[in-house]
Amino acid sequence: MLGHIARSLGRLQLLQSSLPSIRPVSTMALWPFSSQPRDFSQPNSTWSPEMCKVYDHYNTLCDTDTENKERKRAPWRKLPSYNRSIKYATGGIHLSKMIKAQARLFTRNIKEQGATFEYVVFVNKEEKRCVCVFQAGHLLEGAPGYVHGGAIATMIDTVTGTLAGFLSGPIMTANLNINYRNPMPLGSVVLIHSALDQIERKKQFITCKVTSTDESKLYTEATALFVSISVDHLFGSQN
Ligand SMILES: CCCCCCCCCCCCCC(=O)SCCNC(=O)CCNC(=O)[C@H](O)C(C)(C)COP(=O)(O)OP(=O)(O)OC[C@H]1O[C@@H](n2cnc3c(N)ncnc32)[C@H](O)[C@@H]1OP(=O)(O)O
Repeated sequence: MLGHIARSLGRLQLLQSSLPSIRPVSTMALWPFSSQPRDFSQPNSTWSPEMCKVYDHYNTLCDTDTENKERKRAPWRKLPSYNRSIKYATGGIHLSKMIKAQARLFTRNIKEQGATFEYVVFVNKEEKRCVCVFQAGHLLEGAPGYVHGGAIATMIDTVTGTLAGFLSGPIMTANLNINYRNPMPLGSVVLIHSALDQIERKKQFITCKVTSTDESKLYTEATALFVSISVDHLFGSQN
């Protein structure tokens, strides 16, 4: 097996040296034992110009590394997006190979890019709020030509849950209330704004609004309750 990988890497290096105009392939990227989970919220070729424009806008508001390797502080931060929430934990990439290894996060389980949930979350820790840029793919149809209400609920749960998890650690959704105000055309790019309303003991109350990218149109409004859980709660309930 290792011999086969080494031979493949050798062939690739040979190919690279004979084709100097091609961007070099990083051999480390082919190493099968990655310790860094893949970030699914990177731009890809299925992102529409509108999606790219809003992404660029929030990216300019984010922390950046300057040329002198200093961190330039900014209010916003782009969160990575993994295909299992366990991968956010230290060593999670290894645990994910042991605990229900075939399980995948609902929003990151389709291989075809652009077909379902394309999204990226930017969080503002000081203001305890986040914005998700979401492009709804063609496999998310509900009413003809429009996004399925369950797909919208999934994104609201994901974004409000990401904010609650970012602020308070492990949580589970206890309650989600959604009002659908306007149908969302399939292929739309929308903003999902979430903000912490209040914290009471183990409970985090989050509000959420889904709007057009210029914020002139309201598609959906929601409130969510998340309850902080212990790791025992997660694994204790599995038989
Ligand atoms: C950087 C980080 C990023 C992270 C990225 C992640 C990406 C993915 C994000 C994806 C996100 C997707 C996430 C998902 O999809 S999670 C999957 C969907 N959710 C579930 O399956 C949850 C099932 N339910 C439970 O496990 C428990 O019931 C929970 C954990 C919710 C509460 O447990 P428990 O019952 O043991 O709690 P407690 O007795 O200690 O009570 C505590 C307090 O809570 C109050 N309460 C409880 N229930 C409700 C209710 N329904 N309405 C109103 N209030 C409720 C209760 O009165 C008490 O209040 P108080 O007496 O203190 O006033």
